[in-house]
Formats: sequence, C-alpha cells, structure tokens
Amino acid sequence: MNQSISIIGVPMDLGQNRRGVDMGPSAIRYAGIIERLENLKIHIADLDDVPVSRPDTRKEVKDGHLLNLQQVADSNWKLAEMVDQEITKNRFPLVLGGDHSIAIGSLAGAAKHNDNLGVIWYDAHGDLNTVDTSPSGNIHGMPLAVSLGIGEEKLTSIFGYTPKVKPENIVIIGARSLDPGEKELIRDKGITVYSMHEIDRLGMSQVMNNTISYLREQTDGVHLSLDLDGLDPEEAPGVGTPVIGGLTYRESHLAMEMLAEADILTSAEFVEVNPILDDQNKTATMAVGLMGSLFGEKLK
Ligand SMILES: NC(=[NH2+])NCCC[C@H](N)C(=O)O
Ligand SMILES: [Mn+2]
Ligand SMILES: [Mn+2]
Repeated sequence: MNQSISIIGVPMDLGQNRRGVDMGPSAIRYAGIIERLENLKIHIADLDDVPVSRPDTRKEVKDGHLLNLQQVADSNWKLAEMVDQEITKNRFPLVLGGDHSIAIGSLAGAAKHNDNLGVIWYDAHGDLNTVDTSPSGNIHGMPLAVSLGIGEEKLTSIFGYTPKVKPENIVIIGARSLDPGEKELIRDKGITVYSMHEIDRLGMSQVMNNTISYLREQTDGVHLSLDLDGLDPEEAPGVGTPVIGGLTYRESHLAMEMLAEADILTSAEFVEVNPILDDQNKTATMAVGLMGSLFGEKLK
C-alpha cells in the first residue's frame, strides 16, 4: 500500500436527520488516528476538513423528497476535488465522516483515476436508494446508487462525469437492512452482496478471500467505504441508523488485516461515527483500531 496517507475530514450531517455525525472527524482525531498511523512509520498529512455549512445555523431544506440536496452536492464536489488532488500527488486518501452521503464525493474523486474502480461497501445498509425508492429522503441512503449513475442528476453529475462505478465492481459486506427498491436494484444489476446470512455461513475469512480474489481480477484499484453501522450496535453504538445482528469487532479486524495483506486498496473512508450517540467515544476508538489494522498494524 501507498505509504503516504492524506487525511480528509468531512463534518457532514446534512445527508440524514440526526445531529452529531458532523463531529465524527473530530472524534476520530481525538481517538488518536494520527499517532496510531505515525507509529506505523507511515507519512501522514492531515489536510483538515472540507467546508460544510454549519448544522446549527441552517434551516432544513427539502428539494421535493430530498433533504439538503444543494448543500450535500456542493460539499461533495469539494471533497471530490481534494481526493482527486491527493491521488494525483500519489497519496492515499483516507476520508473521515460525516454521514455516508460523502461517499459520493470520495468515489467521484477516486474513480477519475481508474476505468474499473472496485468498491467494498462495508455496511448494514445498501445505500442504493433513489429519490423514488427512499423511505426517508436522506441522501446518506443513496450514495452507492448515485455512484452507479442512478438518481438525482445534481448528485450523479458531481465532478463532471457519470457513472463513477460499475455494478460488477461492487461488493457489499454486512448487509442486513435493505429497502424493497434496493433489493430490486441489486437483482437487476447483479451486485455481489455478502449479507449477514452469507457471513454466518461462510465465515469472514472466506468472504474476504472471495472478495479479494474477485476484485483483484476484476478491478484496477479498490475503494473501501466502511460505515460503522456495519458493526453490531452493541459494540459500536455511536451511529445514527443502528441495526442489530451486525459484524463483530473481531470479524471486522480480520477483514481489515486481510485487506492490508492483500494490498489492493487505493482509497478508503470511515463514516457515520456519531459521538453524541456514542458511549465514551467507543465507536471512534473502534474506527481507529480498524484503521490501524487496515494500514498494517500487526501483533507479531
Ligand atoms: N449510510 C447509512 N447509514 N444509511 C442508512 C439508510 C437507511 C435507509 N435505507 C434510508 O435510505 O433512509
Ligand atoms: Mn449503514
Ligand atoms: Mn451507509
């Protein structure tokens, strides 16, 4: 893996309607991400945060059914520019959220550099809704569909090209809450999903082996989009849309270690850490532990 990492915070909470997830990047920095990665002799540049309009000064804006459309689009455009710049400078972008709507910008910036960018979507959800299928109007439930070029044009056209990813280059891991429209899209497009059912049957080791060998064949770079609600809320309570029956900390560590060993990632993001809903910054601390493993921390 590229041994020069650029950290980009995105204090975004406009893609959903619970307060606090805008403080995710601070919570992750406070939990020691910089020191943790510096100990691995990796060169870290903390690029600070992408500007996002302040949550407590704005009014809720609904564009039809979509919450805060223009502001989410503006911040994601800026994020895409930063991710693109860092990759151009041969640095590995590590994006800290913020709600999952920021994957729109991360993928827009990253996919510019690959014809076949792979995506590992580690999440309880598919985030494959469109304005028509979304039960909530929250854009954090849509970024994967948007990146496939499906949905609101103001989002799909971010950074001037559409689509960013192809359905055959996506692997979803940890899904256990999919809306009807998302299931239909998964079926129509043939997207690979390791739901909790497959993870229980095969074990995380097999799931990651399959995922890694598939993406190695199929893609020319891989983005990891890790939503902390992929983990079980008993262990990671600081998330806005918890779903019981999730991945354990141990399984997630194994997944990160296997990705480190495979050395296939070209960018990553950790999203949905909400310190207001958390218990003593436990979820941010867990995110930092997972990033440690992802970037090569070993016991021996
Ligand atoms: N990134 C997330 N936590 N997404 C949760 C999405 C929940 C639900 N499927 C929705 O579209 O509203
Ligand atoms: Mn989720
Ligand atoms: Mn998500």
